[in-house]
Amino acid sequence: MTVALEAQGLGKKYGKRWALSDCTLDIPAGRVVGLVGPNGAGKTTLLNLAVGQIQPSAGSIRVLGGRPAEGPAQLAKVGYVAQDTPTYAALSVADHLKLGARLNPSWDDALARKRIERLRLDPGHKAGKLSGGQRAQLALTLGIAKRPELLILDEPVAALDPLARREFLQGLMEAAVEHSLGVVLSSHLVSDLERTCDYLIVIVESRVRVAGDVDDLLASHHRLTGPRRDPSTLPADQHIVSESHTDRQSTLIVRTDAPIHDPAWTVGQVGLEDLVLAYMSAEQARPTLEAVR
Ligand SMILES: Nc1ncnc2c1ncn2[C@@H]1O[C@H](COP(=O)(O)OP(=O)(O)OP(=O)(O)O)[C@@H](O)[C@H]1O
Repeated sequence: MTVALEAQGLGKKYGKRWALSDCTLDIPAGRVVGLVGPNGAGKTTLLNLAVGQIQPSAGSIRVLGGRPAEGPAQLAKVGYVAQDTPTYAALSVADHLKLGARLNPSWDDALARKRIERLRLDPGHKAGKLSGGQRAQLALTLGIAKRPELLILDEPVAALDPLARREFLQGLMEAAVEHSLGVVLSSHLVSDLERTCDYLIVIVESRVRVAGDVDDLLASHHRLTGPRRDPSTLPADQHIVSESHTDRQSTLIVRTDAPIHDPAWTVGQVGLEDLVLAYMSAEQARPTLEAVR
């Protein structure tokens, strides 16, 4: 696997508190990668470290083979659409494009103008007067027109209505395909990630709980429902991700590549949302599954 982002024992401390601690993960290159986890898992901290906005307190991080923000070449390779898709309220749409052109050596002005036109954004309009969806689209345009190798987006669509979200994600997907852009997209909206991403990472308390191709993850996870059962009696190749029991019934989400033959179980598919929730709620004490590489 070619790696876009590689973190080893990465940590960031504010005062006495670790915002991210001992985080080790690989994010594959050239993919659209979804990053999901509960509030406070450390996602924003990880992404801010990846673009060099903050410096690690421990461990190391490399992005596209280089140290974050180390010199103009590295800065040009990585685009960032930060949380709340920040823009400059007093600057017009056209001013943003001019700024983009000035700051980015590989700036694709034709691409930026085409996108702005297609989105029907008035170049003279001040960013502060745009709607949330329009502002997000402007921020995405700046990120794409920079022509980075990797575009990192931190919850860019959280505040948008479903239609604006779909349009935003469509634009992102088109750019990913057209420009062979690697994408890392952090979001709580798993249904959006399901539509957009081909690789998923679930991170809880700075640790990767599971990572892998979305299709592989969906194929290897199953919901087992049947008479109440002690989970320790399951075959060794069935890793239990989550379990719930009533007096009479057990429901398990298990991961296995082998077929499940036990006639006591009704075997069902697991959607991405269920899979993410299962890993997010799994107890730390349970042996976690190794990241799929
Ligand atoms: N500048 C800061 N100063 C102090 N603590 C911080 C700072 N930034 C983040 N933290 C703390 O670090 C932890 C991780 O925060 P972070 O924003 O990285 O999580 P997150 O996974 O992005 O959460 P969310 O999904 O809510 O955006 C949280 O407990 C947060 O309060």
